[in-house]
Amino acid sequence: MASKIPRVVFKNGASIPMLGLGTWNSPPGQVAQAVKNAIEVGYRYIDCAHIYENEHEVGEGIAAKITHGNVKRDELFITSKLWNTYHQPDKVLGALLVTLRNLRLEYLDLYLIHWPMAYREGDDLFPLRPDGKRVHFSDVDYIDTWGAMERLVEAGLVRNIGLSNFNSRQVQRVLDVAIISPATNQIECHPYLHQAELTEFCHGKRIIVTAYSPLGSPARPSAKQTDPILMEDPVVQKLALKHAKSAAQVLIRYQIQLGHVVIPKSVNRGRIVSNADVFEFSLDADDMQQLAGLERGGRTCPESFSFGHPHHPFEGELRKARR
Ligand SMILES: NC(=O)C1=CN([C@@H]2O[C@H](COP(=O)(O)OP(=O)(O)OC[C@H]3O[C@@H](n4cnc5c(N)ncnc54)[C@H](OP(=O)(O)O)[C@@H]3O)[C@@H](O)[C@H]2O)C=CC1
Ligand SMILES: O=C1CO[C@H](CO)[C@@H](O)[C@@H]1O
Repeated sequence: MASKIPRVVFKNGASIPMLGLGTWNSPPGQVAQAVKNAIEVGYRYIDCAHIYENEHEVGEGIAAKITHGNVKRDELFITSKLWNTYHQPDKVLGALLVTLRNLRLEYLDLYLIHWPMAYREGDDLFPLRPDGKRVHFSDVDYIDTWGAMERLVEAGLVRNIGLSNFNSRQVQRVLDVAIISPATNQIECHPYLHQAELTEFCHGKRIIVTAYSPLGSPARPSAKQTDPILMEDPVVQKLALKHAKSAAQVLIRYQIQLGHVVIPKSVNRGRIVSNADVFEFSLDADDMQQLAGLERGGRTCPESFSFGHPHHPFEGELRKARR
């Protein structure tokens, strides 16, 4: 079945579907089926990561759909992310090979550096200090990691490479040394956290913004603990009523109209279907403005285990907001 999901073009001419399926917190026993459901209804982009510890099952879902002839490998767009304990340049290839084995793939369409901070290398994905609150840092610079990512493209193991959770200064440092420019910066993005300056910066450099937690990640508290649930916000609810759509559809459509790629997560078939049914209505200029007015610095993914790390991308901003 052909997919109705439009694609956007990276600076290098490759393209990515504007909507993909998130898989963080998609539990074992459910995620393979979620991936199969998503592919059946036209999703082609699946967003994965080693740290989600479910790539093995995601791979099962992908393999089943390819084997049954529902989709061809080259119609899919599979993204994964290099975890923080594998930033040392000589660890990057090994980390990718584990991901490829788990996903049962020969190549990835996109591989991202998940965070700019490196953690102490080893088998423990969160190597905690004795206080149990913060991780052991490693002093690898993400610039050196980027060089190793470029070599994966040269080796034909990944088609595109990019960043995730990098601030604009960090993106610029990568651009300053890059032979291959980052295709995307995957960042938290929704009406409570627009990241307006960072998205403008990325667009200026022809780096596509991928919006994660576009529904405000309702199952988790925000970093400030005091933000309301985005999908229950009266403005979002009013616009849902106006367009006879769900709150989730309004929020997903909003990211698309901002020109972002968007990756809502669900393991529920009905929601997987409805979250992709966002290409036959539009928000008008007034709707867009109302959603833009909801900004409140409502970050849900602060990676607070690594506060104090010299490469933490937004610790300063969070501390200022808490004062
Ligand atoms: N690069 C990074 O650092 C990060 C990347 N990500 C990526 O982005 C993806 C999405 O972000 P995530 O934080 O998961 O949060 P989302 O904003 O996508 O919200 C997901 C939650 O919303 C629920 N949900 C989904 N659709 C609907 C709907 N139509 N109505 C009501 N509830 C709904 C889901 O439950 P249910 O499954 O039961 O439907 C789940 O609890 C992640 O899964 C991951 O792939 C996320 C965080 C960080
Ligand atoms: O994508 C993400 C979700 O899980 C991770 C760790 O638990 C986060 O660090 C990350 O940003």
